[in-house]
Amino acid sequence: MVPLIKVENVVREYGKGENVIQVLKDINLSIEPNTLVALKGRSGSGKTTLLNLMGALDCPTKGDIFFENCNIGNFSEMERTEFRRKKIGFIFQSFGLIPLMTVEENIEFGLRVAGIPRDEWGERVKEVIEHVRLMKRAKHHPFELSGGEQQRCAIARAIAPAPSVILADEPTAELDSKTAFQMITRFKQLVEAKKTTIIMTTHDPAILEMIEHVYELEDGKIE
Ligand SMILES: Nc1ncnc2c1ncn2[C@@H]1O[C@H](COP(=O)(O)OP(=O)(O)OP(=O)(O)O)[C@@H](O)[C@H]1O
Repeated sequence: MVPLIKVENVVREYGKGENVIQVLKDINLSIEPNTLVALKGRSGSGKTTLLNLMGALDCPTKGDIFFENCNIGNFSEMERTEFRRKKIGFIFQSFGLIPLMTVEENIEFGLRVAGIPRDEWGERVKEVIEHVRLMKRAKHHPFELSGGEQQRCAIARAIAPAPSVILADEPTAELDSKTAFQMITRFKQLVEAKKTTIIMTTHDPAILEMIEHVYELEDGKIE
């Protein structure tokens, strides 16, 4: 089977000259379609950096990243933007919700960006809001929500367009253990139904227990 994402000999350095730090030293990773993958590693080990590279938000210093056998390093800036819009759903640590939009409008915005036809928005918004249990918060703005509710809204926005890949940076960090368990169960249902591939970072041992494919980043390499 062709891997969905293949990371080959990837190095990512920051800084210049004497101040160079090599965050990722030689990363090789192959991710099959419709899997739930976790990246673990201590703070600063490069998990977010690797997610950003796989989502074409950043470029490697050396090495290549292939998406369905296509080298994303060869994309123009416009192609990279199009790739992110159409193929990737992001759940950022900072949530990235739009403050002036309600929960519903934030999810609709995600659908618009992904190019989903307007006549599908209503049903999709309703479905994901129910899945993340934000029915009573649909008309509320992010500042009126708790951290966990904002995180659930960010999850709903990412899954609504059913992208090929969801890249999720600590998607359960703000959630209590019961809600976190429900979110991961939902992620597993999505991948088992062959709807998406989810690559997430987490520190939480209880969450890691639930995930079949776990990779550890240590000293810039995958253990
Ligand atoms: N734009 C940047 N410029 C310089 N250094 C950076 C930049 N982005 C990240 N780094 C450094 O790269 C290292 C890895 O950061 P990264 O955010 O990928 O770690 P992480 O494993 O996701 O950490 P955490 O679990 O704390 O979120 C850190 O030492 C960080 O300071």
